[in-house]
Amino acid sequence: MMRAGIGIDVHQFVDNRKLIVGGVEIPHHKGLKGHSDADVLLHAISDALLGAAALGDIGKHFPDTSPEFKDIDSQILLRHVGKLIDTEGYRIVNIDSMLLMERPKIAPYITDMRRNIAACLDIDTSLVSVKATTNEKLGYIGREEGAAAHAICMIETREC
Ligand SMILES: Nc1ccn([C@@H]2O[C@H](COP(=O)(O)O)[C@@H](O)[C@H]2O)c(=O)n1
Ligand SMILES: C[C@@]1(CO)OP(=O)(O)OP(=O)(O)OC[C@H]1O
Repeated sequence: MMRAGIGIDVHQFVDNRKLIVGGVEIPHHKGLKGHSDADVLLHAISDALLGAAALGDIGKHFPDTSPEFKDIDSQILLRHVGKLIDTEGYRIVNIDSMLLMERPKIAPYITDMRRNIAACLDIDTSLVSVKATTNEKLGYIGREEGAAAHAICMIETREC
């Protein structure tokens, strides 16, 4: 059986934070604020996978009130989500994702992001797509106050 999942995440740009997207540290004068490393792309992908398996969302699995997850590398969270999907008897068919960020340009880092995501989930890089768009200077993204990411995925039950 095939199942689809969707995930959306938003984080605010602030001073004195590293900008981490898709497990890649990107040089920029601001970073994203969060309880974890605020990797908006990995959070959207984690939520899409959890949603596909009807396992809730990342806030349920990794509460932002727990000191355990303070400043945590979101690749660790995604790896855990991948294990849950596997334990439930599913295989990841593909992931597509879209980062909405006015600046900086992330195109030079997409190959590394795809590789990181695939490694966390123990799947082939060809199954992971990462894309980006600006918000044409409109709204909170256009004003560079924050960034968002959307992700969808397909999973299927493994053959026994
Ligand atoms: N943060 C971003 C946003 C966009 N890109 C790339 O630029 C291309 C043009 O973006 P538009 O919003 O004008 O469509 C787009 O195709 C992205 O590949 C980026 O690298 N980083
Ligand atoms: C990842 C968690 C936990 O550290 O915290 P944040 O970095 O604030 O990210 P968010 O997208 O709000 O998801 C909630 C939490 O699961």
